[in-house]
Amino acid sequence: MSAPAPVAAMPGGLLDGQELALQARGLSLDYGSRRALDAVDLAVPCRRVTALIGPSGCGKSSLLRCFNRLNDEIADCRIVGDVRVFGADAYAAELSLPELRRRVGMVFQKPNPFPQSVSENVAFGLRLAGLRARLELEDRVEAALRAAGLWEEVRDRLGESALRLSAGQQQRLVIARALAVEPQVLLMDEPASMLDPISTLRFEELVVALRERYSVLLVTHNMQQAARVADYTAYMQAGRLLEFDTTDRIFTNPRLRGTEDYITGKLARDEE
Ligand SMILES: Nc1ncnc2c1ncn2[C@@H]1O[C@H](COP(=O)(O)OP(=O)(O)OP(=O)(O)O)[C@@H](O)[C@H]1O
Repeated sequence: MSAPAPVAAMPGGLLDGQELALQARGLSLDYGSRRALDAVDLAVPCRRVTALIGPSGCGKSSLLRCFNRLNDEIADCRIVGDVRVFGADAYAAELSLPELRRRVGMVFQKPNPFPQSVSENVAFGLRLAGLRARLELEDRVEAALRAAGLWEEVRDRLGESALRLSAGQQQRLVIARALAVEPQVLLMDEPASMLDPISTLRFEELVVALRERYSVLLVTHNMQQAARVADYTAYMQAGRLLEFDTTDRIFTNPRLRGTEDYITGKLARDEE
């Protein structure tokens, strides 16, 4: 694994005074004998959108999964380093994993609604948390669907199977499901890569709106999307986080040649 030395991966003055939602320090991750993350430093500010970009296989999903410990499910995955969620050690022995995953929600590339009704999908986490009162459930479902920009489209279809919604609607439904349990952070792993252009636009508008209340870490291969929605952008290559800056700076005046080559398409990258 060879890559240039990181610059501003853990920004000095850049995030001064900002509360951090997520933080990784010296984070390395191995799958068996394969190193996927190498001494990664990253700070994700509160109530902002941070994009994570970089060539296929550079470790973006692996890094994302450290923050809600989804990598715990992978048998030969080993992690070293410090991972913090709002300042608390995400790997502390006393930490409640269900509570961590409630606070740090995740949206995947492929919309994954459950084969249940629209409203049952959104109510799922609330029921799991013990909420039984029908009126409160209905209110919370409506609020989450409104926050995800889906209410007007599904208010008459709440009892219908979620699998009958369009892909774009399903992705917003999954976001509503994540929002219903009132998370603080949303991890999004290429969430729009399977959507048509209009659904993608709606999705991007939603992400910008979500920034008012949530901290978002968004993996994307779509450079225009990163430029449109992200306040900050982090560039990864070969398991290392090499550059972090405002999105404006990354796209107009990156410090590293590798970052520039990637965003201008000189370095091979997966297109949507
Ligand atoms: N469960 C796993 N077991 C073994 N190796 C894995 C596993 N998941 C990922 N890897 C490897 O770890 C490295 C980083 O993969 P990761 O999926 O994090 O990259 P990525 O940047 O998200 O890629 P992409 O943009 O293609 O989704 C790759 O070499 C990949 O093959």
